Amino acid sequence: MKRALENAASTLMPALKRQKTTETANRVEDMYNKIATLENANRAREDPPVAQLQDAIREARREMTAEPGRCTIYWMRMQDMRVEDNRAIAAASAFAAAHKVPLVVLFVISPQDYVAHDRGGRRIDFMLRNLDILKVTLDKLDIPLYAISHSPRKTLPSKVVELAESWGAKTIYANIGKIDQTHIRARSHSGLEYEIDEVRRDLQLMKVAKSKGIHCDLHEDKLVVPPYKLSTQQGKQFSVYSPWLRAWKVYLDAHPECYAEAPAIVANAPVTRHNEPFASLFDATVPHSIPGFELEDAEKMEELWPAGSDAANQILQRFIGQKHRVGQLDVSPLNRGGITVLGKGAMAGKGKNETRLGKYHQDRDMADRDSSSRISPYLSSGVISIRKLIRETMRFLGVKKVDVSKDNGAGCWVTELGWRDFYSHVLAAFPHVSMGRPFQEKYANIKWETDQSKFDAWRDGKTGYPIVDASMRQLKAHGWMHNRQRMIVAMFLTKDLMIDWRLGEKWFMNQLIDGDLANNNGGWQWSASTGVDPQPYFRIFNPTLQSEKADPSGDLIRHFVPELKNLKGKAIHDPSHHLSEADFKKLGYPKPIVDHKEARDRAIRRYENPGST
Ligand SMILES: Cc1cc2nc3c(=O)[nH]c(=O)nc-3n(C[C@H](O)[C@H](O)[C@H](O)COP(=O)(O)OP(=O)(O)OC[C@H]3O[C@@H](n4cnc5c(N)ncnc54)[C@H](O)[C@@H]3O)c2cc1C
Repeated sequence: MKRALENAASTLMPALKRQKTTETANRVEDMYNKIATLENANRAREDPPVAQLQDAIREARREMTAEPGRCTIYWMRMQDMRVEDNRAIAAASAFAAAHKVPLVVLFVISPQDYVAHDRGGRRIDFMLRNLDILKVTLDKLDIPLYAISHSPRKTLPSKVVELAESWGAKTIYANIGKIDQTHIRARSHSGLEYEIDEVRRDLQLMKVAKSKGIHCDLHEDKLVVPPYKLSTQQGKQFSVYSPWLRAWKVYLDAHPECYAEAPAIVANAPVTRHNEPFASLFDATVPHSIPGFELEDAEKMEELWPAGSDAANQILQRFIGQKHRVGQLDVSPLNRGGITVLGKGAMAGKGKNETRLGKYHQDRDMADRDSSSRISPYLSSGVISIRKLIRETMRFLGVKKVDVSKDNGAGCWVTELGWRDFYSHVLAAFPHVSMGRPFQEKYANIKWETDQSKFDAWRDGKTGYPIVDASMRQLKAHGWMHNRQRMIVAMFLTKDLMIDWRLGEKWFMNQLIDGDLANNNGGWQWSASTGVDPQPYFRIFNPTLQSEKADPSGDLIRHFVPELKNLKGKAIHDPSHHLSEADFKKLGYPKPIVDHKEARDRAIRRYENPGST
């Protein structure tokens, strides 16, 4: 634990002990357990596990023998939950068909992983709902989807290999899991620490499989451009977005295969249903919930975020072809009644500049309407392919090369999709950021506040800043919020309340239906000014001004903060300063828990001199 813990805990722990608030103490302790020591972080940085995995995959492909065995396995993970345009399942299916053996789809539910990665019920429920649909889709192709639950997480590779052996498989295909080097420290009885992470787990899978004569073929599928393909002129990994984006564009122009569609999969022979050991796999069911991840609002979530690739494709087509609507705050992106101005399949046409995609460059920061695609839950779970989104923008624009110009809606949207690649590249090249450490080590020493009641006010949407409160309440109600809202609340927690960004990152992960380690970490470190290409620490959002820009109609606030539903004009953004004391009191709404100007000065002081108060 040594230095990192000493640095951070020196400020937080004593205060927490005094407060004796076990909830916070647990949360904080859990968070600090995930902060790697500087030594470990440096070690990972010098020899990044993702690069090791890429080498291992290349070597395994060179050694690959075409021994078919009795079946081929595709191990589906929680971020590639689709059949169409999925590289690993396409490769597995082609191999199985060429060797006339059945394809078996395996899904391992790993509750310990979900706990380790702070997953909440929403993301897990969405995963199970998608699994249900996939089971039916695959069943129609006589392909069994076998979902099992397994723990402990560290024996997962052996379990998968054991299953492969029992089914007589000689090949396992998978898409590389999360690019995630999270260090989970656990203390064994002997007091030793051990570390587990998912990239190293894939390396372990390849090793165990090889020792049993089973070939593992892992594919890059999550991103448009895989990590380590882009570098600066000095041969270094990028840490600034704009030059990275230029390099991304050059690479895409030269490598159109990056966004090419993966081939469709082939059905198994119908006899697969009758032959053991496969026949019984068809009977295995998908659980409805996982202990510890039950959802109270499961029905609402199902209504808001319908599962499956069909839903994802419809959401995409509406974004491409329909106008934005106000009053779309508590409804599914598939809510009826949208005005279609561009029919499906249309490439160009009159309505093109009127659709949500066509106007994205102008409207994208408006949080009071459906200005963005709301595709993130589907992308994070891999229910839709990122390559498809790129292809659709090209079709929309009628161009042959990927457009990344910010002066048109589709090009601008591609630059946002680019952030998703960028943050994953960062995670691969600078593993320490997913090990609980700031990208900029100089900020490891920042002094954070420890007031539990302030964190709770933020979490529960009771800060007295309407845009923050509306957003945090929306997060609780929908498991999602608009990008601008995420930036506002993250900046508020870290700069106005001066509370450790890692606590916010953890809470988001727990609540979000689109929780994605790379994007979440990137977003939090950007907001806290500790990350790559961050918001400079002295540029601190004024929550009231941000509110006026992001929610000009005030609809967002009125919807999620009913105490303010009768307010109009500027008062909706800052009621305590616009109403008389008596009128304000009648609202039953809290006064601002912090003075923005004072908080801003404190933040600048502490960032200027990390460690000072
Ligand atoms: C503090 C913070 C935490 C975040 N946590 C997550 C998270 O856990 N999961 C997640 O998917 N996104 C996260 N984001 C990024 C972004 O807010 C969401 O991707 C976006 O709001 C999703 O809405 P949308 O699909 O309508 O986006 P659109 O604007 O339609 O964009 C399309 C897609 O591009 C990608 N994208 C857009 N903006 C960003 C961005 N700034 N960074 C990375 N990718 C982006 C997403 O995959 C998104 O679905 C976070 C941002 C911040 C500031």
